[in-house]
Amino acid sequence: MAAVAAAAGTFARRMARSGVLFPRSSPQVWPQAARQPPGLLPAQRRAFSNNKILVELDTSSGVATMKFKSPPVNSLSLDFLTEFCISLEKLENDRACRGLIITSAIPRVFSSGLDITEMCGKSTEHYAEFWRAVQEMWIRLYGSNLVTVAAINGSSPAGGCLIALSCDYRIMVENPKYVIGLNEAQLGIVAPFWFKDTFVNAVGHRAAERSLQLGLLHSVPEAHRMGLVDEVVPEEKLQEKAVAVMAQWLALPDHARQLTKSMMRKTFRTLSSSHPKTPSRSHFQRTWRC
Ligand SMILES: CCCCCCCCC/C=C/C(=O)SCCNC(=O)CCNC(=O)[C@H](O)C(C)(C)COP(=O)(O)OP(=O)(O)OC[C@H]1O[C@@H](n2cnc3c(N)ncnc32)[C@H](O)[C@@H]1OP(=O)(O)O
Repeated sequence: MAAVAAAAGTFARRMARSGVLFPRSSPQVWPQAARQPPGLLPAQRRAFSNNKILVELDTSSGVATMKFKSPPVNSLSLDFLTEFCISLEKLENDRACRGLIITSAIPRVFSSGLDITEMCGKSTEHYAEFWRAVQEMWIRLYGSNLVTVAAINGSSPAGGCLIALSCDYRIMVENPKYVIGLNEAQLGIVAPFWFKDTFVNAVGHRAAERSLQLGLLHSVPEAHRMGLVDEVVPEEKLQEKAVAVMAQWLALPDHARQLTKSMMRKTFRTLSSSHPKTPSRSHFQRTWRC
């Protein structure tokens, strides 16, 4: 057992030296924090909040819940993305936290994707900063050592879908009005290749190609059939299901699960280290006609 742990540690150090992109502040392997028998101590909660996001950490279970609360539609503005990355980093640096459930406090919308107003009539520097923030959000979430569960309680187009896709597991509320997908082609734009890769990783090449070319927003049953979401539940069962799924994933030793996740996502992180270029000002202007 000790030999396995030592080998895992060596591997983790090699990974760190390999230059593979991973959030720098995240420890490679986390200790088994917050694993006490349930019921011995009263649940302890810590919370922090900003204008866009509310985070509650239950230190007895090690599970944090992050709620998007940016009306009207949780669009991913520069401020939102910055707050998201800060909140995630805080949780990753907190030894009491092992898992993260991401959900929305706004009725009917999980996230409407990138904030369109950030991509219109701004300076080149702003576009560069915004684009870096989008990439940073994806790199941090996709490469997170935490178990991440998306509890999708509303529509989730484009960048909203990317957030869900970057998690380890997706549970969506059954509602005929909710849709999810990468609809960029319908908007006359192209999903960046790292959006595409994350999508392919979840649903496979053929389903992703068709969905991306047509810019489809899928109904919940369709998203479930194609594997874009892993489970569908009634609204009132969402939290209970997310907690149950989290418990199942947290039952595994952290180091084995984390290294497996790292192995599965390594190609993508390596790709991301090529740092996709910031679209030019004229590209944004052409795209959004502003
Ligand atoms: C290669 C390089 C190329 C350069 C470009 C590179 C980018 C490539 C990748 C792009 C990724 C993206 O995420 S692009 C963003 C894609 N997002 C979308 O297409 C989402 C569009 N929105 C929707 O479908 C809907 O709003 C939805 C989220 C389902 C909620 O519907 P509702 O009926 O509840 O609400 P609505 O009435 O529609 O919207 C309420 C208000 O929110 C605003 N709103 C809605 N979505 C918004 C958004 N994304 N950003 C800002 N504001 C938004 C509306 O304008 C309304 O404003 P008021 O009228 O003032 O009240």
